[in-house]
Amino acid sequence: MTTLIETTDLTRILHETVPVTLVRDVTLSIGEREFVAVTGPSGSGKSSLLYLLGLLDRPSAGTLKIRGRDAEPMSEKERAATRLANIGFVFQFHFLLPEFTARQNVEIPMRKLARLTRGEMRERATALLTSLGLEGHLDKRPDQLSGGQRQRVAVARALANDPPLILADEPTGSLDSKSSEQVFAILEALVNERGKTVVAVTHDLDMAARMHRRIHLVDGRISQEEGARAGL
Ligand SMILES: Nc1ncnc2c1ncn2[C@@H]1O[C@H](COP(=O)(O)OP(=O)(O)OP(=O)(O)O)[C@@H](O)[C@H]1O
Repeated sequence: MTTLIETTDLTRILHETVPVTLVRDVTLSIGEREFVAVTGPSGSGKSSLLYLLGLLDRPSAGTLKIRGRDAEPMSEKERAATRLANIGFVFQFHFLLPEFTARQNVEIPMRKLARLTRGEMRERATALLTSLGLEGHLDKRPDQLSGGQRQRVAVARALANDPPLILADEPTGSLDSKSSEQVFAILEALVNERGKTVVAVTHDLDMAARMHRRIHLVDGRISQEEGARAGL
C-alpha cells in the first residue's frame, strides 16, 4: 500500500503561560484507500492532530511526511500548494461561503489551483454535485439548503481538486441521523469507489467501528489502535 502520510513522534505544545500539550508523540502511517477513524474523549487532541495532518498547523516536535515529502522545511506558500493539491477538508460546520451558490463554492478551490478553464471548472463542479445527489440544487445558496445538503456541498468542495486525502472533523456531528448516515455513506464510497483516503474524527463509536481502522487518542497520545496496518 502506498503511504500518504507518515508521522514520527508528532508533538504539538502550545506555549501559553502554562504549556498545553495538544498532541504528544504520535507515530502513524496512513496509506491510500484507507478509511480511518480518530476517536477519543473531548479535549483529547483529535482536532489538533487533524490540523497537523492537514498542514494547517505546525508541530512543535516530530516529523510529518506527506507523499514522502518532509513538511518541516516547506514555506507557507509550499504548504498551501501542497494542501490545495493533496488534501480536502470537511468540518463539522460546512463553512460554505454564504453569498455564493453551491456550484460556485465548489469552483473556488479549483480557481486557486488554476489547472482548468472556467468552462471545465463549471462542468467539474456540476458533475461532483450531481454525483452527490445535488443536481437540483446547483444554483442555490447555502441558506437555501438543508444541513445534510450543505454538508454534501462541503464534501464536493473538498473533492474539487481531486485530492487523494480527505480530512474530516466530525463531518456528521451537526446532522440528524438520516443525513448523518447519508454523509457517512458518501465518505465510505469515496474510499471504496473513488480510491480516496478518508480520515475522520468522530464521537460516534458505531460509525468508527464501520471504518477500516481506529486511532484512539487520550491526552494527545495514541492509546489504542484497532485494525492497524500490518507491519506497524
Ligand atoms: N488555542 C488553545 N488554547 C488553549 N488550549 C487549547 C487551544 N486549542 C486547544 N486547546 C486544548 O487542547 C486540548 C485538545 O483540543 P482538541 O480540540 O484538539 O481536542 P478534541 O479531542 O478535538 O476535542 P473535542 O472532541 O471536544 O472537539 C483541549 O484540552 C483543548 O481545550
